[in-house]
Amino acid sequence: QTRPLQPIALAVSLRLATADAVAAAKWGTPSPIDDPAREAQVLGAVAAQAADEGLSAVRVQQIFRDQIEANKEVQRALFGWWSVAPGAAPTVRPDLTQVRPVIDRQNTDILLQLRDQEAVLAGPDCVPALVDAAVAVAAEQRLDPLHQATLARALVSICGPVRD
Ligand SMILES: O=C(O)C(=O)C[C@]1(C(=O)O)C=C[C@@H](O)C=C1
Repeated sequence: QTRPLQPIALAVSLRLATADAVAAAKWGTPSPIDDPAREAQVLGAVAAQAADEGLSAVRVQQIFRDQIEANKEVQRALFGWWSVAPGAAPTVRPDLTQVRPVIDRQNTDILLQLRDQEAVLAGPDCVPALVDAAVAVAAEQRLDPLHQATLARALVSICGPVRD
C-alpha cells in the first residue's frame, strides 16, 4: 500500500467527525462538553483492549487522550460558533447514547490500526508518512479548516513505538 497510515488517519478523522453530533446532542442541554466519567470509561476500555493486543497501555491512553482533546476542541468551536450565530445552531438533537457506540467502534478501529501498523509507527519515516496520510484524508473527506486543524491535534502522539 502506498500510504500505510491512511487507514489510521481515516479512523482518527471518523472519530473526530462524531464531535459534530456530540456537540449537537449537548447544545441547549445541561450536559457539559467535558464528561470526566465518560472519558475514564473510554480510557479504561482502550487500556483493556491494548492489553489484549499486547500494546503499551500508557502509549495507547496518551493517543486516546489526544482523541478526546481534539473532540472537545471541535465541540467548543461549534458551541462558540452557534452562540454567536444562533441561525447556524442545530435544530435536531441527536441522542448521545446513540453517538457513543459509534465512538466506541472508532476506538477499536484506531487501536487495531495501531497494532497493524506498529512497524511503520516505530520507524524513522513515520512523521512524513503520517502527514502525507492526513493530507490525503483531509482531501478525501473534504475536511473544513476546523476539522483539519483538530485532525492534526488528534494525530500528535501517533508516531513512536506502541509496544513496551
Ligand atoms: O461522549 C462524550 O460526551 C464526548 O463528548 C466525547 C468524548 C470523547 O472524545 O470520547 C469527549 C469529551 C468528553 O469529556 C467525553 C468523551
